[in-house]
Amino acid sequence: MSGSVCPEHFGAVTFELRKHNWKYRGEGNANIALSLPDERQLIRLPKFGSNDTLEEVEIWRRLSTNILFISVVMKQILGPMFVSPSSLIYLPHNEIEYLNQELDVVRPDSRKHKKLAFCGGEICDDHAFIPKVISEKFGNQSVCIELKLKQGIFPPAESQLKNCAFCCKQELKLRDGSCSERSKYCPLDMFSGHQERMIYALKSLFLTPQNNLRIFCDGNLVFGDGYSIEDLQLVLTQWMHCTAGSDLFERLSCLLVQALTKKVNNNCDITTNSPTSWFHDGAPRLDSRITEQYGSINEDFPLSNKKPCDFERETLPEGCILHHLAQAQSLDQYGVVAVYNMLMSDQHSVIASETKSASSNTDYVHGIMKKRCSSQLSPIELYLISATVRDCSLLICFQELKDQSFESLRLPTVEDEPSKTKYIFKITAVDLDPKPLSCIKSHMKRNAMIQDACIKAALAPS
Ligand SMILES: O=P(O)(O)O[C@@H]1[C@@H](OP(=O)(O)O)[C@H](OP(=O)(O)O)[C@H](O)[C@H](OP(=O)(O)O)[C@H]1OP(=O)(O)O
Ligand SMILES: Nc1ncnc2c1ncn2[C@@H]1O[C@H](COP(=O)(O)OP(=O)(O)OP(=O)(O)O)[C@@H](O)[C@H]1O
Repeated sequence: MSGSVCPEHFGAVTFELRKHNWKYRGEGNANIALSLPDERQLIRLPKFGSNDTLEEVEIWRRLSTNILFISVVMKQILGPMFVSPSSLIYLPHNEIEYLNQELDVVRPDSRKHKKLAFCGGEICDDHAFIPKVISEKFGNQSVCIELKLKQGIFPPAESQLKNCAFCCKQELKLRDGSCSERSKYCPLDMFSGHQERMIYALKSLFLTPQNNLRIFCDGNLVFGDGYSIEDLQLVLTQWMHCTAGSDLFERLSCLLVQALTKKVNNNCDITTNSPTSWFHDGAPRLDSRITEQYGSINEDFPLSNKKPCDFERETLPEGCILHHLAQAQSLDQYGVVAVYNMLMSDQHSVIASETKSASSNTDYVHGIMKKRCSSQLSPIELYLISATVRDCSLLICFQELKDQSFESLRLPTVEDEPSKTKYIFKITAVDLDPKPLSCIKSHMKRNAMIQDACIKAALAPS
């Protein structure tokens, strides 16, 4: 760690973790999340690999850019009711070593190649719970389903391929050992707008959750990668009201489809005010000259034996979270090959994407904010926004509705038909950090590795 800075300069406030009751919640590739059960808040701390450069000031800049991007750009694109702000904190220096030691026993081995090394991060609400002002009256269980839906909308050039990006990547995951079985889930089903395909997508996630589905009861993980379908059956038996002969997986899928396709109004946003400085005006028009000039993915990509994915889809109901995600994903109209070639043809962008500096890799965010209107954004900027949305997670939190109090009516409801039980629900999109400019190159490399894994799988004796 080098370059001493004053965290207050970035708006960070001091936070003494050891004075709080905290618990490991989980982690992805970039951050570790710790819940604070007494406050129903969560802190999210960036982690680093041994080769990462740790310029303190650079990391603070990157974190404050992340917060700006989420609270201005993402909030406008996905809707204020689905995006919640966070703020910066800094921890006493000796807490990082303490945390690394304490976390060692709960962290999965596959994630331990990165660890905490920086005394700062974010604090935000814990979205595994319905906001306290509403939920505490009911005193019953909060069940939160986390879905990482991945890419369900493709630019025209990539919609002609045999398989979607998620299904192609399964071959690579099988080869590098990050999964032992091919996922049965396909994001195209989830984004199809077709009830039966959406239910099928969710049931596929129940069978092969990988890193795309987790379930928390009152903030505790009860289902996810490494759990069996019997574990899920048990969770649902305890949570949902029994009705003779009903299929609990079908009932949970129906609740989720209702929540994902329900129009949610802004007035459900009880915690924040929406900024109005940046607005989303839909997907840009496709300019075929750009595709001709910069190219697109080879239509043979990838050489796989897999059954084709179904790119057909119906319109999603306006105002629902899936519609917002689909619109945001469709901001990328040209695909990674054209965007990569554009990046390489601009010296300034090449330099920015090659720098090791964490903050210059996300400097483009300031450019986006200056433009104030999505129709003025470049294909590279649109690609990067779309990349964030393709990788974000949804936290869908349910709590059984016990009365029709004023507070509870501020949240939408879904109904479990067989038991006639109503649940209030709240959906929050998390992990909305801007992707670094360098991810465009990483995506090209990832595609080459996928192609290679598919070729090897096709040649392997069955
Ligand atoms: O490239 P993808 O689609 O495989 O997505 C990566 C994710 O892989 P997976 O969802 O398992 O396929 C990957 O997830 P895992 O580490 O595999 O859980 C990360 O989310 C990664 O984002 P970042 O580098 O941490 O910002 C993701 O990288 P980005 O594509 O978002 O840059
Ligand atoms: N505000 C929140 N409320 C509740 N849980 C959260 C919140 N933010 C993150 N989490 C939990 O912590 C986990 C890790 O956080 P996050 O997805 O942000 O990590 P990441 O490393 O940035 O992910 P990725 O691998 O996609 O880059 C999430 O999968 C989710 O379970």
